[in-house]
Amino acid sequence: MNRFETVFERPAFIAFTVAGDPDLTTSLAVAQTIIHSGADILELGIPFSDPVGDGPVIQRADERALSAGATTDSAFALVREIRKTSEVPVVLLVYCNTVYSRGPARFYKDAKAAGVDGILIVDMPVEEGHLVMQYATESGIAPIFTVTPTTPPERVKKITDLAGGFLYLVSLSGVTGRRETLSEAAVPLIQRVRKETSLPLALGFGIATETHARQAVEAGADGVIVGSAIVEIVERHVGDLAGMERELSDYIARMKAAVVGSVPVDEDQNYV
Ligand SMILES: O=P(O)(O)OC[C@@H](O)[C@@H](O)c1c[nH]c2ccccc12
Repeated sequence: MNRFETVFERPAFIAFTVAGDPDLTTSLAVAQTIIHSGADILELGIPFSDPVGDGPVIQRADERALSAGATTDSAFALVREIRKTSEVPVVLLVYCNTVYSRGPARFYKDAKAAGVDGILIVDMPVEEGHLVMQYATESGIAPIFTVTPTTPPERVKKITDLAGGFLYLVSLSGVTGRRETLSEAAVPLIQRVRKETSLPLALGFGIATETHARQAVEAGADGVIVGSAIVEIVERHVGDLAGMERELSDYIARMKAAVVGSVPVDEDQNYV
C-alpha cells in the first residue's frame, strides 16, 4: 500500500528534479535516469513563477520548464509515465497557489490517480495544514511537512502530529542551493526532532557531496535529499542528452553509495 514503508529500512537517497526541466521529453529521461541510478524516492517540483523557498539554480529550472510549457497537468502526466515502469515513491513539491488554483480536492484526486505518494506544500504553515489533511487522508497521499532549525518545540509537536511518510528536516535557514559544508545546525536538529517522532527523518538543503551525505547519515538522518546539485547537472547539459544522462547516473550512483555505505552493519553484514 504505502510505498514509503520499505524505503526507510536503510538510509534512503532522495533526489529532486523540476517536472518539465528543461523540457517535457528531457524531463522524463532525467527522472528515469535518476530512478535507474538508484534513487530511493523521487521528489518532483511543479515549476512555479515565484518560488520563494528556492535559490537561483532551482529558480532557473522553474523558468526553463515554464517557458517550455510545463503545467500541473504535464507534471501529473510525467508521474503517469514514470509509473509505467517504476514503483519508486514519488513526492510532489508544490507551492500553495498551484494546489489552490486547481482546488485542493481535485489536486489530491488527480495526484493520486497519477501515482503520487506524498505531497509537500512548501509554503503552507502547519497551522493551515488542516485545510488539506482531509484530502491527504482520503487519497492516501502522505502529508509531508518541513521542520527547520528555527522551528520552536511546540510547532515541532504540531507538525509531527499531522505529518506522514517522513519528515523533511531543512538543515539551514535560507533557500535551496548547494553549500560548501553540511550546515552546523543539522546535527542538533536531527537529535532534537528524533526525540519527538518515530517518522523517518530526511535531511535536505545544501547537500551536494558524498562527504555531506555520509555526515548526514552518521548524524542519524534516515534519508538524504539533494536538489540543486542535480538540477545543476541538468542545466549544464541542456541540448546534450547523452552527456546529461552520463553525468547524472554517475552522480546519483555515487551519492546513493555514500548514503547506503554509511550504514553500520554487523559481522553478518546485516543492517543494524
Ligand atoms: O537544492 P538543495 O539545497 O539540495 O535542497 C533540496 C531541495 O532542492 C528540494 O527538496 C526542494 C526544491 N524546492 C524546494 C522548496 C522548498 C523546500 C524544498 C525544496
